Amino acid sequence: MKLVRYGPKGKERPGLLDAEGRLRDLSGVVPDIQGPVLKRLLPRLTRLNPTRLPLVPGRPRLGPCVGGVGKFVCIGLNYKDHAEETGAAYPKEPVVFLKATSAISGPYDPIVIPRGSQKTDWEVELGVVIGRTARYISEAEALEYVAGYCVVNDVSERAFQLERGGQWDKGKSCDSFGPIGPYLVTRDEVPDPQNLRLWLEVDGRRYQNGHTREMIFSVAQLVSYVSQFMSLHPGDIIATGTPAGVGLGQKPEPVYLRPGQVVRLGVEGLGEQRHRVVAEED
Ligand SMILES: NC(=O)N[C@@H](O)C(=O)O
Repeated sequence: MKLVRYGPKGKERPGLLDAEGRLRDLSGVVPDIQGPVLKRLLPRLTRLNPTRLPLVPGRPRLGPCVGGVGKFVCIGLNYKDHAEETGAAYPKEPVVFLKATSAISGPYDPIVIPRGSQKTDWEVELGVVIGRTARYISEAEALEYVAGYCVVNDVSERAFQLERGGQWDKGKSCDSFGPIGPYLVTRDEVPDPQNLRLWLEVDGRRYQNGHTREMIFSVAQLVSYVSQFMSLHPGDIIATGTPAGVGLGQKPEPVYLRPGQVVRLGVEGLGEQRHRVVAEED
C-alpha cells in the first residue's frame, strides 16, 4: 500500500493510492499517518477496500508521508563509494547522527538554501519508517519492526556540517533539508530492502546512481544497531546513508546547489521527489 499525506502545509490529511494510482481519502479511517496511528492502521490495511474510500478531487500538494515524526535518525558513510569520495575511512560501526524534525518537508516542496550558505548539497537515501517500538532488538527480528519505506533527501550544507566545528547536525537540520515521500510504501510491498536502485539528478544531469545492496550495514543491521542506543517508536525514521555522487565528491571541484535548479531523486518502487531550489528570503 502507498500511504500519503495531502493538502496544505501543516494541514495534511491521510490518504492512499489505489490500484489505479488514484488518490483516496483515509481521514474517515484514521486522523493522520503518524506514530501511534500508524501502529493501529497497519493491521487494518489488509482488510481495507480502497475502492470504498472517497476519491480526492484535483491534484493537491503531497506533504511529508509521515506526520509528527519523533526522531529522524541518519546514518553516515554507509556506502563505501561515498566514504571514498569524501575521503573518509569506512566505518567499523554505523555512524549515527540526528536531523532536526523541523527540517522535514514534502516531496515536491522547494529546497531552501539557508542564509550564508555556499555549499548546499544533496543525498538520495532509502528511508525506513518504524512501525512498532523497538528496543534492544536483534538483526533477525529487525524488519518486523519496520512499517515501510520512503525516499529521503538528506540535504546537507557542507560548510555548516564540516567547517563550523562540533557535530554534523548543523549542516543537516536547516528547514527544508529533510524531504520525505512521496509515499510511505508498506513493508509487504518491499520484499527486500537490499535490492533497490536509487538515483538523483540536478537539472537533468545524473549525479547519483546507487543500489542498496552496496550498503555497508544492511537495513536490518541498522534498525537493530540503533535500537541498542535509543528506543525507536512508531513513525520514527532512519535514513540509511547515501551512495557516491554527492556535490562534495565531484572532481576536480565540488558542485553545490544554486537557486533556480531542479533536483529529482527516487528509489525503486518508492516513487520520486522533485524540488526547485530557492534562496532563503531575508
Ligand atoms: N558526508 C555525509 O554527510 N554523509 C552522509 O550523510 C551519508 O553518508 O549519508
